[in-house]
Amino acid sequence: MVRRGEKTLDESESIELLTAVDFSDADRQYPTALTIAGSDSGGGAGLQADMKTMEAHQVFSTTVVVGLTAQNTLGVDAAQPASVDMIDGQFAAVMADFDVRAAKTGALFDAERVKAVARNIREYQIQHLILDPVMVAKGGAALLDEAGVQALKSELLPLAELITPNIPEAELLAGMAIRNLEDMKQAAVKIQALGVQNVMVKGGHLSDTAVLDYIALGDEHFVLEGIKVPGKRKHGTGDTLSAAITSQLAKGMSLKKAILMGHRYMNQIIGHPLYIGHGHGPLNHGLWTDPNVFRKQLPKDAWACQFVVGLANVGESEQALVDIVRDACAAGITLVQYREKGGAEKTFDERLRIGKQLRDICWAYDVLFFIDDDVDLAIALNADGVHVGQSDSDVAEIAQRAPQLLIGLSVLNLAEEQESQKVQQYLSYIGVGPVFATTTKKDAKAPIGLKGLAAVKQASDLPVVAIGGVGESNAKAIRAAGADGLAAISAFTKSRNLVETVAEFTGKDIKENEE
Ligand SMILES: Cc1ncc(COP(=O)(O)OP(=O)(O)O)c(N)n1
Ligand SMILES: Cc1nc(C(=O)O)sc1CCOP(=O)(O)O
Ligand SMILES: [Mg+2]
Repeated sequence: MVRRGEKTLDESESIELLTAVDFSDADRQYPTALTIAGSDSGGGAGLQADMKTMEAHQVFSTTVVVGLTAQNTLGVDAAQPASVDMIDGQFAAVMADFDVRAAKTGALFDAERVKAVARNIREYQIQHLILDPVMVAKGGAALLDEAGVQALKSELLPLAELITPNIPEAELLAGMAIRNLEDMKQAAVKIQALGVQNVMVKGGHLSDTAVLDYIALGDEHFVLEGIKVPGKRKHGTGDTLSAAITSQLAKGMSLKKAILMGHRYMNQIIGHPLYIGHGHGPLNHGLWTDPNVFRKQLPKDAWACQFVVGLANVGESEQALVDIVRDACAAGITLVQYREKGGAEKTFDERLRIGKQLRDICWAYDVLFFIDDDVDLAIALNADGVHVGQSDSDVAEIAQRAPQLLIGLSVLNLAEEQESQKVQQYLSYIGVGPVFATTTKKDAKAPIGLKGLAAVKQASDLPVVAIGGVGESNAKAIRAAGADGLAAISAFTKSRNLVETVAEFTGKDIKENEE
């Protein structure tokens, strides 16, 4: 018997209701990843760190346990590998039942197990494999013997999409000493020559100040700078970073974006460790779901220049939509909001297909990607955020359902601003408008003018994004009224020169925008 409100459902009705639920999107919304690693009884590293990280990313984690360690934050007391039969059995069981979208390796113990893992990866044709070449534990215990390193180089490395060695591991793989960034670059190139296209050399062991990671994605090389946190509460950082990248790949993200997101995740959680254990303490993997922490990490100009757009704004031409979003991203906008309003009806699958294209363009340019109103679509697309109006989905419910989404909320006046304070902890910005008259949004309210905008800005602690009739001619005045960002449709769709439009919106000169 299932109770819903006043009505009591009998068994057959509830079964009928439940079987009518379409679970076909479940894999897309909560994809599965696999960690092939050793167990850390202390819970801070190994497959336990991988699982916690994956779950913090809303990715379902499965495991192939390659061996056990008796371990805590003070060190490894004992280690024992799993039998090859059990490794094969775990692969068979997982691969028979789950749609594994991405996998990662951790401690693999010895050459026999490295070869068994490589054989299974080939057999099950696992596509997105992140190889974290774990060789030594934080306390100094060896987690891969010498023959294992050789097997890893010859058997496993060529199957990987990305390898993520720390400095000692990179030195061993590249056969050279690494003292600085230039050495990291050389080591990355040498490791590429071993047969893996993409290498991330993690520089945490090198410097006392900034942490620089050197990334070589084929011919594209770049450096990521992370924060250096003093103290010992960093057990499992390598596992966690590679698990975060694996999670993003499982969600369909490009490798470059997955690395950027993984780096961002690490930088967030490393500064907020758990004070548990007496040695190398564990990270706080679940912290990712705190929207406040996420919000603080965004670039300062995240809201500066928002292009709101959908097919209806570009004559229902998909090609025109893709082209203008790409051109606007290249011109320096900071956020795209995909908004399908006022045009021909589109199905969820159509919006999903179009949204995917726009999302990938945005992410290639490191531009935030939001969805207007449609929380289901934002989740399915793994968008950066969602923008909702006063009569759209409830902000607290969105935050509970999809804590990874940033949220923007429309506000018209001081009364709505006051109401928005109740859910302020979930909000990233408020969209205020219409500031000026607009013909683009048919149901827009009466304009509030610059005075209305300034009043809301004064009352609010959140970034304020002005919308409605925003264009090149009034951008400066809108910024002077206090807006932290400007959003528009027609100013971009009708722009004769997007670079100039963006420069007017941001108030930066064209050179700065292009940087
Ligand atoms: C940045 C920004 N501000 C306001 C809106 C309008 O949202 P809403 O009030 O929900 O109206 P619709 O967009 O749904 O018509 C927005 N989309 N973006
Ligand atoms: C989507 C939207 N929301 C508004 C609001 O006031 O909340 S005004 C608007 C339309 C903005 O189009 P244009 O830049 O062409 O005026
Ligand atoms: Mg809305």
